Amino acid sequence: MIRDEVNQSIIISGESGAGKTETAKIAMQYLATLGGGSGIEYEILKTNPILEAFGNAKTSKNDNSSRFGKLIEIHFSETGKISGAQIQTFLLEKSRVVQCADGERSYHIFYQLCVGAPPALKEKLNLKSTNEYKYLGQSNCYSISGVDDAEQFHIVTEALDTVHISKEDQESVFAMLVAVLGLGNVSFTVIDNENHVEPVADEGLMNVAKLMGCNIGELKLALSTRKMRVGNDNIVQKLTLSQAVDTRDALAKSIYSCLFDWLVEQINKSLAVGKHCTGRSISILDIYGFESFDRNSFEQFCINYANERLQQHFNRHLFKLEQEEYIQDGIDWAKVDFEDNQDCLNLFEKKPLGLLSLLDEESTFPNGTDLTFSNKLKQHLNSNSCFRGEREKAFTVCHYAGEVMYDTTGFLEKNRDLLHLDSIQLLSSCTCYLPQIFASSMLMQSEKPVVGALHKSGGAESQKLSVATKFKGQLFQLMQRLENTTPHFIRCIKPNNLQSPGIYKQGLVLQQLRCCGVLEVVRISRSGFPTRMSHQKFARRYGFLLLDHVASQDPLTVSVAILHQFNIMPEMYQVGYTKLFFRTGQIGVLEDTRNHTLHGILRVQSCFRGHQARCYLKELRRGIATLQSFVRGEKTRKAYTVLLRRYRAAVLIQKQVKGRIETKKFKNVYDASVLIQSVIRGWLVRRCSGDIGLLQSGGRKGNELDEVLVKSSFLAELQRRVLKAEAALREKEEENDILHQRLQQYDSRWSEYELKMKSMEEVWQKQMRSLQSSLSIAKKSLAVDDSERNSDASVNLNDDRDYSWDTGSNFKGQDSSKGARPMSAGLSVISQLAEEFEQRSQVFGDTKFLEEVKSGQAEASLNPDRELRRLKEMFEAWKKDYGARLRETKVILHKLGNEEGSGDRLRKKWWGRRNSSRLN
Ligand SMILES: Nc1ncnc2c1ncn2[C@@H]1O[C@H](COP(=O)(O)OP(=O)(O)OP(=O)(O)O)[C@@H](O)[C@H]1O
Repeated sequence: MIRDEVNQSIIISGESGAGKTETAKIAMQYLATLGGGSGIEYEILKTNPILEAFGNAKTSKNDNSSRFGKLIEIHFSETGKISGAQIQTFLLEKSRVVQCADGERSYHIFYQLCVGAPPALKEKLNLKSTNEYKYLGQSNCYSISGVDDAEQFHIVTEALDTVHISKEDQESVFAMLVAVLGLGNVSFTVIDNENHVEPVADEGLMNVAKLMGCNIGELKLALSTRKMRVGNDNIVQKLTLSQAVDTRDALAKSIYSCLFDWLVEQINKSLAVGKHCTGRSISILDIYGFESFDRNSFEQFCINYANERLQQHFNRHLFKLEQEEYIQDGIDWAKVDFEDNQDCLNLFEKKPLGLLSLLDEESTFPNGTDLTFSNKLKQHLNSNSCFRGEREKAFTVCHYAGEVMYDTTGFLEKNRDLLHLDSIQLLSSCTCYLPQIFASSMLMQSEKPVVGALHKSGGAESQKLSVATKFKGQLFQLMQRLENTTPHFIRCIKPNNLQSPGIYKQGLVLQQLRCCGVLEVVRISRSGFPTRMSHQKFARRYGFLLLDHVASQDPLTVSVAILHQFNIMPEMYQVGYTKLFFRTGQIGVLEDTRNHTLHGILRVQSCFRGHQARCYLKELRRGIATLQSFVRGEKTRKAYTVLLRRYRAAVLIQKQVKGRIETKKFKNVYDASVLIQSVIRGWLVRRCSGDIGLLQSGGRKGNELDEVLVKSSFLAELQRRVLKAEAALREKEEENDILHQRLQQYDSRWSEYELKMKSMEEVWQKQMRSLQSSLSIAKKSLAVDDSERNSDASVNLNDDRDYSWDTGSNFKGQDSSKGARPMSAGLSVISQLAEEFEQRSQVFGDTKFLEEVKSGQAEASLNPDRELRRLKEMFEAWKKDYGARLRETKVILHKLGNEEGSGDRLRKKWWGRRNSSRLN
């Protein structure tokens, strides 16, 4: 399908019991395995138990015989995956619901429900055992050896769940099944002498009405009367027993048939998912196989007609079209003869004198009977080589698979398949939804345009297509669908008629092989060219396998080059005008090589892509890891910050709490201690005072000798302590006196020291003043001398040596004493300086007292360090000032010295000696 881009079909055929259904299931499983994956394949496979339960029954030829045809169309996506499915069913054998031959069974589901339904469901539906239902009991066969109906029921309910049929719907389905069985148990009583009947209103009938949700009166009327329209009047006709039984059975059959169709519809809804995505599908056709029983009825007539149609399809594709193609393409071939069933098919389908046309025609006649029908057949078809009239109501048809004799009894009734309008109205009046759905679908069918003959009866019957016409139409549709696909035929061959393994009946097998044309197929496969492919397609498909380059790109040249390269023998293929034709198996070699090569290419591609993908993955992983580390780092940091804050907060809180606890504890202990102390002290004081009071009271308590003794010792102790305290007090007082004395001493010394300082300061002040006055006198005298010297400069330079350095002004102008006066003034200044120096040396050198205070030997209310600092500062200031004055005096004396010669040198020596020894 994927390769050729053409939808495919698998047509499975063979006799009843040959294995068609099993083969179809195997094919479905195979496709599900190939194209599964979405889960829908599981649902598709689960449709098999449902359809088998409702559409299969035990026949004399097959314990699990399909009583309907089935075409399952599996839809695939572009990639070859199953995307959905659709099931079409053909002609369910509904007569089996009300009637089955000895040793056969009705549909499996009835038995499965009766045996396998859970007790609650049984009770709810008022379900009885199989042998209590007339429809099931008539063939006297209730079970199949090796089959567990209860287990099968379980499988079916599971499958119903899988295809999404709800539990409520399932219960409604089971209710309809019980209603069908219940209808079979409805009996009638004759109510008048014209043999008119009415249903017995027993428990069974009431249960049917309850299960269908209809009024019991209406049910009784629908089963025993028929409304008819005669002219303009509506009349109600009472039914005879046989008519009532037919009406009852028709209702039961219709309900079952509609139920089957409804189930298929529900399954299709469930499988429809995604099927319209693509147009690709593979259809599997499993239609009832060719049947030939001892007594063959209308069902076998339809089934064998369907098989004739399929055989024609088979012949057409494998022989007709094949050989036509050989001719068209102009190849050499040997013609193969085959058994064409076209004549038999014509016997069925020809108009107006074919089996189906005559059947429909006879069915439309109100007076037509099975006998008139068979006579008509014999009258019109006796000349047909495929037809042979038999005695009474029978006739024989020469099918491709063999001759089959049909008994026309019931043909017309079954072909008409009429359901009285009253019954449809009854169904539509039901409260349960399933009967309502059935009624509307029946009405819809009868409203469809009628093709072919119609049966009209009394005007009140529903008009609908005959069963044969409908079936024929369905088969045509089916063939059309199959024509658009590439067919694949599976021929099932039955090894024996005993349904037993290990028995191989050669004659039976050979007959089947002959009948279904397998021998001709083998012959044509050997002599013909079953595989063919257009030149273009062949070149496109296998061209890439060519090792050498072909100059021409023409498809035929490429195709021939391929054939040569692979050494395909000339007798194994034929080159047609448009196609290449191959004998069996030849294309397989090419296909294998192609698959091998493609596989290798895919492997290389997968390795390369794998490598690429791995590289990409690694890169992605690295990126992800980096991103993750960033994100995690960020998160961790944030978390850490929060934790740290919390931790700090916790520590703070702990600190506070612990602090408070400890403070509280301490306070408690402290308070307790104070309390204890106060209590003890109070107690001691009280006791002490009590003792003293006791002692004072004297003889009042003298009789307690011990107590007195204790108290007297206590008193003695107290006295001793008092004495001790007094001695200590005396000691302290003496000490105090000494300290007082020392303090006085220090005070006196301090006042002495202060006096000294004061006097020293006064002296110093005085000296300063005298020094300043003498200094100003000296300056003045010097100024007078200078002016005199300046005025006499032109006369006598020696006069310049005159100094006014003394304090007295009486020296001015006395020439005789000019040299002696400055000298005496200078000597007086020097002596003053020397005196000042002596005094100051005493003052600044006497720091003994302060040192004593500092070392603690003496006490005084002063800071020795501060006093010493102050003394030093004073010394420094004096030293500076004294130095300046000395330098000044020195300069003056130097001037004087220059005038006086050697006498001055003596003074200078003295000066220098005095300065160098003292000022340091
Ligand atoms: N491949 C198989 N392997 C083993 N047993 C098989 C196989 N095919 C069929 N059978 C047996 O044959 C029986 C009948 O097979 P199946 O129901 O498929 O026949 P059929 O051709 O569909 O018959 P009908 O036309 O009546 O439906 C099965 O129940 C099974 O026991």
